[in-house]
Amino acid sequence: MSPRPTPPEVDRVAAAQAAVAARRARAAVKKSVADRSRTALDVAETAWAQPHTAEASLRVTELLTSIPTLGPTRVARLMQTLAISDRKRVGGLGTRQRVKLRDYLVTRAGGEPARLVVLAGPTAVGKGTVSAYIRENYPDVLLSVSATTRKPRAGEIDGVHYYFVSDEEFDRMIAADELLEWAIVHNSYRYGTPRPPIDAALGAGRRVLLEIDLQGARLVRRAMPEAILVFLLPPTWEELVRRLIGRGTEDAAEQSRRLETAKVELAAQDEFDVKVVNRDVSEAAREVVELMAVPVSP
Ligand SMILES: Nc1nc2c(ncn2[C@@H]2O[C@H](COP(=O)(O)OP(=O)(O)O)[C@@H](O)[C@H]2O)c(=O)[nH]1
Ligand SMILES: Nc1ncnc2c1ncn2[C@@H]1O[C@H](COP(=O)(O)OP(=O)(O)O)[C@@H](O)[C@H]1O
Repeated sequence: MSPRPTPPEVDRVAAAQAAVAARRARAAVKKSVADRSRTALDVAETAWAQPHTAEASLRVTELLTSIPTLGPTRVARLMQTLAISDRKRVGGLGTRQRVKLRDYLVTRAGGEPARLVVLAGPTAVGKGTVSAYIRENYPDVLLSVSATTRKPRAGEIDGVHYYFVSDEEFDRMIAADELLEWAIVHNSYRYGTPRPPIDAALGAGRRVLLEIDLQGARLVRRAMPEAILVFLLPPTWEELVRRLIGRGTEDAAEQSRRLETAKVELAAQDEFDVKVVNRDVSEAAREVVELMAVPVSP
């Protein structure tokens, strides 16, 4: 017969059993928080894709309280952090609120919110200018350097503004699956986003900005649905024309061709998550970088 455990041993066994039970309970809560957050994310995505559904008319507070551990007090605090008023319904959220809520739910679901922002917009709206401002003033943001088959312009540096490559090298990059996306732009040259630096930066938790054309933005959306797509708008059409002519890099025929393309591009603005008007360069840059802010965790 084995000796009966003495009282201190009984205590130790009970304590160990309690610790195991507590660990299991915590794991179960964590899993259920992750599962319910994933469900809440699906509901929100449905609401944003289909505005006339029951999902769209759900209040944000109801959506959030469906997640275990989020009681009324934490939800109230969270709503303040997300800058969403209490009565808002999921379908009625503005784009920035959607981005914030989506980031929050992705994080709670155990995922990594993408810190990848795609900046697109019509020719001469100021994409290059805003990107350059971000490169200079927010050095922790990785500005992706595209590969292109076009020739460098005066002042452009290989590896800084673009990787200037031959047609053969571009073919090789496509075949080796080294490009996240690529497109023929303005019916002439090929442009593509090298994938390895982006994967490395995102893996290290860095924020990444892509300045690419509309076709590229659509391809990134397909490859990385969690990316945030930003459409840069001119204050007015007349100002866009002024900027294109003022830049003076295209002749008159090319300018009118680009303005025709710009009309088509402007018509696609509603496909984007967020629209930013480029009135003032530093202000537009700040708005873009703010979309990359690390998500809240109340
Ligand atoms: N899809 C795609 N488009 C790109 C990429 N890099 C640049 N672009 C776009 O190519 C277009 C032409 O760029 P560029 O030759 O610098 O001339 P720009 O039109 O005067 O800015 C711009 O609309 C860029 O946004 C890329 O990697 N992929
Ligand atoms: N906020 C702004 N206000 C006034 N001019 C601007 C602004 N942003 C850009 N520009 C000017 O507009 C022209 C086109 O900008 P650019 O960055 O080359 O456009 P994109 O890269 O979209 O083709 C440039 O001459 C640039 O200096």
